[in-house]
Amino acid sequence: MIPLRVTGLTVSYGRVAAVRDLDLNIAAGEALALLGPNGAGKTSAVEAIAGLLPKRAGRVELFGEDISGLTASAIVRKGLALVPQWRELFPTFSVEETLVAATGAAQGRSPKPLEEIYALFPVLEERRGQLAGSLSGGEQQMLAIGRALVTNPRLLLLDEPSAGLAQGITRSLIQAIIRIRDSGVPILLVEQNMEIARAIGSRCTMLAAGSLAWEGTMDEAIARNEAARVYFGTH
Ligand SMILES: Nc1ncnc2c1ncn2[C@@H]1O[C@H](COP(=O)(O)OP(=O)(O)OP(=O)(O)O)[C@@H](O)[C@H]1O
Repeated sequence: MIPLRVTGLTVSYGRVAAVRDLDLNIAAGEALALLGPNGAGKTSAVEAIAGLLPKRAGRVELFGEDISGLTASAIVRKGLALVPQWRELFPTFSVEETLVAATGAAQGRSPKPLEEIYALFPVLEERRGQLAGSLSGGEQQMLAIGRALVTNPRLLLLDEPSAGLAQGITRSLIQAIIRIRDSGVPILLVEQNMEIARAIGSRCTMLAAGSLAWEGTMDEAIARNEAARVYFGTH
């Protein structure tokens, strides 16, 4: 059964269409990169898939089940977790409180033991008593991913995990995301950086002005310099 199948997804803010008639699929064990310039509609697409934004049209199937009409919390319980672009942590919760609070969102699915999260991100264990708001940007991103993993997702959506992070921390984040992928959790990764997208994903879907502009393998996208054409209209 295919982990994610999105067909005809359309998202609008009033009369402005942010995503138009988007189709995408993620196969078992795969990471798919969702690329495109600022304002292309990437965040709107993943938030609509996760049930955080209403869909004007379209269908989302998670492992063959239609989840299009479900609320965001029901979608989490079905096993789809989103790590939002700006992490959205509670600054006054400690690391451990943040993770424990997320175990409640899993309802009905057995939450992942915190030891597994700490094994993936040892720095979170070292800082388990520290307030989320006092962590570095990279640590906050790890905590946001850890919080999603606690719900024991069958599919993970990551919205620009590298945004605003220094190179060194980004490298360890990429390694952790690859480990998550290799543990069998398929990933939809929103990313601006082609090299990060290639390190994690084998295929990509490029959006421009809300519509599908190109899809293919990451290697092909880089070899053909598709990003230049899609992002800047050049070649
Ligand atoms: N709350 C909102 N109200 C109105 N328009 C919005 C809202 N959020 C986004 N948009 C518009 O929808 C379009 C898509 O935005 P979106 O944030 O989904 O793009 P993106 O590809 O994720 O961009 P970025 O890489 O900058 O995050 C843009 O034209 C944006 O201005």
